[in-house]
Formats: sequence, C-alpha cells, structure tokens
Amino acid sequence: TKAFDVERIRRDFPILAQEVNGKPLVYLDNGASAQKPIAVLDAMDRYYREMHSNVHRGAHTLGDRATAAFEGARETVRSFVNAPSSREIIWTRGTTEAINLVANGLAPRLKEGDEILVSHMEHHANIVPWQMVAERTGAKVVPVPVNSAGELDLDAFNSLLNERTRILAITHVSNVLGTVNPIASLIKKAKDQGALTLIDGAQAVPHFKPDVQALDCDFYVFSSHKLFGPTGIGVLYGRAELLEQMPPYQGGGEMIERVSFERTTWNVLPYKFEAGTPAIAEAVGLAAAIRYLDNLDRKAMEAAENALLARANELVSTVPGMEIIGTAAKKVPVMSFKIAGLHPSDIGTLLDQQGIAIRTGHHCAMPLMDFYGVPGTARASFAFYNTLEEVEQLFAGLQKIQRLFT
Ligand SMILES: Cc1ncc(COP(=O)(O)O)c(CN[C@@H](CS)C(=O)O)c1O
Repeated sequence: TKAFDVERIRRDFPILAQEVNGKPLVYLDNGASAQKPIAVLDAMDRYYREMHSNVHRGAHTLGDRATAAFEGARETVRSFVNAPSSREIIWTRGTTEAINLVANGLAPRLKEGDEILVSHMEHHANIVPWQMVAERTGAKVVPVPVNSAGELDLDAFNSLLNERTRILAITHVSNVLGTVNPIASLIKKAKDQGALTLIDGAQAVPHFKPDVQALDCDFYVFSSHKLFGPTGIGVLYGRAELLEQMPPYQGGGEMIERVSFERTTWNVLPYKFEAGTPAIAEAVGLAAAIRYLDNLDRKAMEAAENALLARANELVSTVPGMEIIGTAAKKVPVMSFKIAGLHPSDIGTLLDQQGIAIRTGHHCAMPLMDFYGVPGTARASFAFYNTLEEVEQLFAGLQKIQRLFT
C-alpha cells in the first residue's frame, strides 16, 4: 500500500488548518464527531444552489432533481453496506433514532420473560431504547460483561445466550474502549438460537466498511456525522422481510399509501419508516462522504490509523500515572485513559488551552464507567487525517499538565 499522504489529505479538511487558543488545532475528538472534507461541503452547497426542492412530489424539474439526488444517495449507502436492496436502507436522524425505531418495531414480538442481550460496553443509545421497550413488554435487558482489557467475556456471552434470547443488540466497536467485537461469530451464535441481531456501527464505519450480507445481521445502524458526513442524518439497514412486518415508527406524510378517517394504509419500504420531509441535503452530503472515503486507499488508511495508535501506546510511559482504559487485542484508534491525581475534565480543559481537543466524561456509557470504577475518562479518538506529530503534541501536553498539576 502506498504511503498515506496525510498532509495532502488534511488540505481536504479546511477546519483543521486553524489555531485554537493561539496554538494549531489538534482535533482528537473524532469519536464524538468527525470533520468534513470539502467534497461534502461542495456537494451540499451545490445541492442547495442547483437542485433543492421537496422530494417524491414529482410536480416539476427541481423536484425530480432533488428526488434523484436523494434516492441516488440511498443507493450509495446501500452499496457502502452491501445491502441486497435500497428498500432496506432507511434514513433516520442518526444511530440513536435508528435503534429506537428498531426497538419500537420489534416490541410487538416481545413478551414477559423474553431477553434482550446487550453488552456492558454499550453506548446509552443501545441500552435505553431496549430498557424502555422491556418496561412495556415484560422483557428483560441482559448485559454481557467485559473483562478488564475491555473485551467481551465470550464465555459469559455463550452462557447468557439462551432460548429466551429474542434479540442481540451489540456494538461493533466501543466508543470508549476502541474494542472491535467479533460480531460475525456473535451474530451466528445468536441466529442459531433464533435471536434477531442489531449491530451498532456508529464507531465502526469511520474505520471500515460493513458488509451486512457477509455479517448476516438483521439490522446495522450508524450516523453520518461520524463518517465524515453532515449531522442530522443516519442509516438503518434492516432485512426487508423484518421491516415489512414492523409497524411504522412515526406517522405523517410520505409514510402512507392512503389516508381516510375510516382507514389508513402504509407506504412501501423504505418510505413506511420515513414520515415527513427528510434531511435531503444531509443525505447528499453523506453520499459525498462515502464517495470521498471510497477514493482513499483503505489499506493505507488503516495502516496510518494503526500507526497513530501504536505511537500513542508507546508514549503512555512518558506520562507518570497515566493508565489506558481499553487494551483489547483488536482496537480502532481510540484511547481512553486516566492520570493519577487528575480529574478527566481538568485534563480536557488544560489540553484545550493548548489547542488540543479530546473528550472527557462518561461518553454516554455509564455502566462501563461503573465497571471500571471511574466517574469518566479522558478519550483521544484519532482519524486518518491526524498526524504522528499530533500524537506527540497530545503527549507533550499531558506531560506538561502532569508536571504542573500533581
Ligand atoms: C457506539 C455509539 N453508538 C451510538 C452513538 C450515538 O450516535 P448519535 O449520532 O448521537 O445518535 C454513539 C455516539 N457517540 C459519541 C457521542 S456520545 C461519542 O462521543 O462517543 C456511539 O459512539
């Protein structure tokens, strides 16, 4: 794989070339939201300048242009996840709404004593919707524990998966730990038990393309804004035969076939789940982000990301009292950590004064914080446009803080 020319790549991301607090911005909070390439900005600008209209109304030329752009974006997403049909690609506001849609759609199948298997490393978006549905149906949410390295306890998984397991809802990648779960085998085991499978791909898709047919999962969800696309839009991939059986998530225009006060019938897939005017420009922006990624050498991108994480791991020992939280064998370039004597939020604030952006807190994964016995962590999450120099700057900043404040 040819060397990854990160300096040329960085010129595609205008936001990176700025100073924060008088220092060059070092943006290491990509797990919270990634930055956007010019190709995305141009695609959305061009959409509004030349194509915008409401969609699926078929009344005039601009409407046809907007509809073609919108449905073309859906096809780009279909290809990105290798779904059999674009009917199985549902636009949502993001990962959170996609999971809520599925949880509500599967609720009619759940009864007293049924189990929904999740993991202890889940984001609240893949815990709370299931708790809400369990509350209503008498089902139970059962968490699979993780080990101290932040890997799923596979023995526990095997013993917790049983004939009462109706759904396995699990993250592909942990937003806190960076752990990549062995989801292909987890999905197979769940299917052997007759359970449906939902995979939270929010932190996976910035690093690799999911193949939903190879994974053979029933649902796969992610957000555009973590995949270098705009906020306000996300994707639910769902197996068509399941989506057909699920009731609509929201009512309104678009999702109907015929409305009368006597009886209302639903539209076909995917529109049954897309009530109201959609996020059209955002769909166009997400498609542009996917095309941008498709033009990158993915192997080189992965090698560059792994080099960033390897450099960070090497430098941990230069900061007295620093400890990594999440040391799985298979990780994406996310590094949560704590420093003895320092509160995570102080680390974040003091790094920001040096122009360095990381995230601190519970990262919407409180059960995981409880497991580690911490109120929160500091988290650096790298993207392919970060540089080894930025990793060095992070640690120089941490060394300075550690010296000054402990
Ligand atoms: C694994 C996982 N699952 C769901 C979500 C929610 O994505 P939304 O686009 O907000 O709906 C996220 C978003 N995690 C951000 C914001 S809390 C982070 O800083 O880690 C996630 O990482």
